[in-house]
Amino acid sequence: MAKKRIVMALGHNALGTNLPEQKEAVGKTAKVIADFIEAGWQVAVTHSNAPQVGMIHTAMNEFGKLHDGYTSAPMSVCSAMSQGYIGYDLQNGIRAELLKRGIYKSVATILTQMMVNPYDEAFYTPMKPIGRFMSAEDAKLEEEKGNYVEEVPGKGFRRVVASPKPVSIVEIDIIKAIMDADQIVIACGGGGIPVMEQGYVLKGASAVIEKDRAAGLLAKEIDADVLMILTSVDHVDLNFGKANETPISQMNLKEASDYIQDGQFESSSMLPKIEASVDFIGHGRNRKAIITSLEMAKASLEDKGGTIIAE
Ligand SMILES: Nc1ncnc2c1ncn2[C@@H]1O[C@H](COP(=O)(O)OP(=O)(O)O)[C@@H](O)[C@H]1O
Ligand SMILES: NC(=O)OP(=O)(O)O
Repeated sequence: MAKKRIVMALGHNALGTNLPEQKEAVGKTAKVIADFIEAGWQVAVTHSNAPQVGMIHTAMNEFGKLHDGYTSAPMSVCSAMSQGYIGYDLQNGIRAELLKRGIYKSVATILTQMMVNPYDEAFYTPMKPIGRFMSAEDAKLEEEKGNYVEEVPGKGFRRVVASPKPVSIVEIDIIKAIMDADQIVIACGGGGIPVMEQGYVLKGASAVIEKDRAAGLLAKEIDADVLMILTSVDHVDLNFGKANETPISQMNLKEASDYIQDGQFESSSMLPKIEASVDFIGHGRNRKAIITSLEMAKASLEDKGGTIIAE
């Protein structure tokens, strides 16, 4: 019998936002991922990168100007660096956890490019927050560099960049080959490196793709049974942040789209998770999406926590 497949999409809670946090978080996250592999799942891992890609872009571009011979790097190159920086820790963390359990499997990070539509409306309105939270003064300096910033109520200011929808995964065949060989792949990190086709050449776009949308596309492409989005909350709520907030344990496709219409989900955080889940599930495929925390990951598979979205 074919093994069941799962895409595990790691948010900031499972990953941290800088290197020391990442080292600590990856230790815990690798244990949960290894539990799934030990239980017989074929696992593809994907992850966030917004704080990291913002940090790398600032570092590359400030130092590029400060020192002779150092050059700056465009956002697409910084996305590639973030995949390497995060994938390196994750693949070693998962490898070590598997070895401790006597499981001999390879874990590989695939630098993944994601085709985007050059005419995507998202290029006209930068909306994806990246990097650190800034003071009003730092935000002004950022704008003087030609970057866009947005105020996040109660938290400060953050850079925002364009976030086009992912259209197709350039390296999908190698990702599928690793899954078919029953090994572990880390792919489409940070939503994938956004690229546009120019003849035989792929040209990087100055954008950051929403990792939840990339995770949904990856899950569809590898024909996963489950898309598990691991985030900072145990479940999705109705009336989030209001006095009548209520956890949603299960929702079907109709309920999910009604709640989307009602504006129940914040556009920069929960909405892409729900839309990616709905798109992945489709009709007549017996798939499910789970939105939960790392801590509830295993329980949610047994319907004992998290929010489960199914047809
Ligand atoms: N309806 C909702 N139910 C639960 N959380 C919500 C809802 N709407 C918005 N959120 C927010 O979404 C956040 C998780 O998304 P995000 O910060 O993008 O995390 P990640 O890095 O894991 O992708 C939660 O911490 C919560 O603040
Ligand atoms: N690329 C991306 O969506 O990253 P975050 O999850 O960190 O926002």
